[in-house]
Amino acid sequence: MQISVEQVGFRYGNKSALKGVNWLITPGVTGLLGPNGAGKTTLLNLLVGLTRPRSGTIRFSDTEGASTIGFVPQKFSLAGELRVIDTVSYAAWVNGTPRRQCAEAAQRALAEVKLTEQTRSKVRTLSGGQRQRVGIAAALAHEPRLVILDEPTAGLDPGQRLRIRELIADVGKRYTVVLSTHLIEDISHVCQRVAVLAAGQLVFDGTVDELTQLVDTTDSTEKLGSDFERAYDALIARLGSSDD
Ligand SMILES: Nc1ncnc2c1ncn2[C@@H]1O[C@H](COP(=O)(O)OP(=O)(O)OP(=O)(O)O)[C@@H](O)[C@H]1O
Repeated sequence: MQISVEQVGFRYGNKSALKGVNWLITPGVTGLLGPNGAGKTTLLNLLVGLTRPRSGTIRFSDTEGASTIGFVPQKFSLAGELRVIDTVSYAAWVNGTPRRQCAEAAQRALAEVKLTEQTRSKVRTLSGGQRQRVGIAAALAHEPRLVILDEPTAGLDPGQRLRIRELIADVGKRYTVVLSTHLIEDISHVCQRVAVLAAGQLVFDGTVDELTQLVDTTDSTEKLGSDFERAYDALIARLGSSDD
């Protein structure tokens, strides 16, 4: 599925959060990066349909509406006493899967996130990384065409982060995925494309390599980090603070 964000603007009262954003989201994993307050969550909320743009439009190549979207918010809570399989079956049902097909849909999604052995476990017995997998399975169970992940690796230890990244790369082979993150390594390890938001404007949209090549990082060679990380830092520094 392809999503076309056209001249999208959004305000909270007098505060402008998005200013004429144009963005074409294509299949595979697209990263969304930006400093605090850049407008990432606002843009994701618009993509998911939780809020409407004040100006501009968002067009989906697939017109089946909300059932084509799977969303894993930055923070979500799961009922600890529910079994994993019931949690994901319920999510499938809420997202429009016919009741008789929900258990099978949940089994399939749990296999995709490699939680088959935990299907009968109560959620409260799972690790942080496993809970994150349950959240992703819940977003995949109704077979959406677009998957939106908001900071999916935040708060995980390095090992869990690595496994969630592998999972996202895998999911990106079958779905259109938008991954919002603060972690540069999430982007450089997982994404084919990256978009950078700063102060409500899309200041870059291209491949990870293109961003790395865009910014001359020769002044910052002493700084630790990957070429991509230095290029991103240099781009943001060049733009100045994101605060109005
Ligand atoms: N409910 C709200 N009321 C007023 N202003 C808001 C509200 N939500 C966000 N904002 C403002 O809109 C701008 C964009 O916020 P948003 O949360 O979309 O940014 P973000 O890039 O997701 O930030 P972060 O990385 O810190 O989560 C910020 O200046 C923020 O202060």
